[in-house]
Amino acid sequence: MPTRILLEGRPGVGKTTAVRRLASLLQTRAPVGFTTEEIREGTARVGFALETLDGRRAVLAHVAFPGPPRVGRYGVDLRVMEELALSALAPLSRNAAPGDLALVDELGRMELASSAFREAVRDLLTGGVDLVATVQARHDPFTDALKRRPDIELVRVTAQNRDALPRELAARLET
Ligand SMILES: Nc1ncnc2c1ncn2[C@@H]1O[C@H](COP(=O)(O)OP(=O)(O)OP(=O)(O)O)[C@@H](O)[C@H]1O
Repeated sequence: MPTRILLEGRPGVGKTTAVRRLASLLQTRAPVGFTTEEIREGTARVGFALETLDGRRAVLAHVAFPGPPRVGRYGVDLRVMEELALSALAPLSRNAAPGDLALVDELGRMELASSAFREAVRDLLTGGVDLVATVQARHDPFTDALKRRPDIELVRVTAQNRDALPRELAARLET
């Protein structure tokens, strides 16, 4: 039975940091996937950058991007999902083997605006790979359906557990 964990938490609680720490703690697993983080100019948030675990980075959303789509104040560049995020996950979407591991930060409104990405997430779940992905607590049809699946464990990230979580998850995934 694959290990499938959704890390749920409010914006800014520390999901990206937890996923990055988890990736760096893993010794016997070689995860694929990506993280997203905010881009700041001074104190203002102006967008989000996506970085693959193998070190490729691009601006996913920005106040200066026109879209479509637009999510809140940001225009989203769906090519970044389709070229960078999907290519990071492609080894597991096409040719998954038991024991493969994907880390996805996050299954958010911007990322899920890409139908190709939604399809890739469905493929990962069909393919039987281990998956750790982050989600927000807010309602969304795609992530609500994932949260209801009996094969997916939902873990809340809080200020209290965010320090210990990466080590606990790494220990589970290494066994
Ligand atoms: N364990 C931690 N200890 C101290 N500071 C932390 C910790 N985790 C995250 N932070 C800080 O909190 C801020 C938000 O962290 P992070 O980007 O990981 O949150 P997030 O939940 O992924 O946010 P978003 O929902 O915007 O993606 C950052 O400034 C980060 O340095």
